[in-house]
Amino acid sequence: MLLGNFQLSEGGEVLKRFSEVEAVCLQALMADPLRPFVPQYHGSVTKGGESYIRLKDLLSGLKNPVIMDCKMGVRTYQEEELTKAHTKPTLRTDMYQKMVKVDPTAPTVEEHEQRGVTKWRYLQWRDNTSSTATLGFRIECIMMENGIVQRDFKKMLTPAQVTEALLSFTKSQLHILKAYHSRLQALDEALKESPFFKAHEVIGSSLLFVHDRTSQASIWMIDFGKTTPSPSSVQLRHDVPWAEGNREDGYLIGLAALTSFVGQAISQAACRQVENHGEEMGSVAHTLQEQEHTH
Ligand SMILES: O=P(O)(O)O[C@H]1[C@H](O)[C@@H](OP(=O)(O)O)[C@H](OP(=O)(O)O)[C@@H](OP(=O)(O)O)[C@H]1O
Ligand SMILES: Nc1ncnc2c1ncn2[C@@H]1O[C@H](COP(=O)(O)OP(=O)(O)O)[C@@H](O)[C@H]1O
Repeated sequence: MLLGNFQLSEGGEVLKRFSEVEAVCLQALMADPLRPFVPQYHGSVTKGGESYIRLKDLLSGLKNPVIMDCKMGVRTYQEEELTKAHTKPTLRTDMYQKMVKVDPTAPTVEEHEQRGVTKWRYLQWRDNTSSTATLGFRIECIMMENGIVQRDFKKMLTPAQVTEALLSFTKSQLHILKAYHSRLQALDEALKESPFFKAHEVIGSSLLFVHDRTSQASIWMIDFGKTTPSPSSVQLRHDVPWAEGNREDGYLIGLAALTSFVGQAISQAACRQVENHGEEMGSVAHTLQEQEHTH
């Protein structure tokens, strides 16, 4: 599921279009307790006149990988985007069109007239109409083992919908769900120890869930294009709501919610297993009874 900014490369690497912000983050992360949760970074390279970041291909060696991209945090726009919208607004026709496609009634009368919205307005609308603003994360897309990518999670808001998506993504396989749960808990521990996390506002970054049919399952932190050092005067907590100026990203709100939904998916998958087992036992008993009857 490599998108526009990516190119496949040799030797188990992918190339992502270069961003100075992301490269600086990756460099710092290679020497941070979060390193085991980040694809290995091999510096940058120029190819055909374009610069790229070299990253370990997280799918290499996997058999028919299944992937889920969860965008973390209670907002996906930087505070600068909000300032820009107030001081020198640029109208985006493409974002207006994306908005209308999902909900023709979403733009205001003025926005309809202008046929444009600011980037901040679009991103904030996306956050409010998905689970981002309330749960602190949203499912961006899922790719199943047949390579088909689902992106119809734009209006997914409730915990029940998320848990159902997790069950469908893992096909209710308990060992996969349990592996994801442990990895999320380990990530939480590493974040507590991380000097990088303490000092950065993490916006628009994703957790990439990956498993395959050999039962390998892992979760990786990706996409640091909007992750920036927080001002020295601000001590970020990551677990409190955002208010203009406080710079909080709500990353830990999302992580706690996601961990709890994976936990709920585990309970539901276990119940379904018991029910199925019960039904199987029932049908075996029924067959035995019938056989006895005919003899
Ligand atoms: O997902 P949809 O609703 O299509 O909206 C996209 C995502 O929010 C992108 O964030 P991400 O790359 O984290 O997925 C964002 O890129 P930025 O990273 O530039 O904010 C795009 O802004 P533009 O690139 O300005 O179009 C915006 O159009
Ligand atoms: N190191 C990687 N190995 C394999 N696939 C990756 C890797 N990094 C990203 N991807 C894939 O590319 C998608 C987009 O990655 P991301 O870093 O969010 O790019 P963008 O900033 O262009 O949105 C992810 O959802 C994932 O499927």
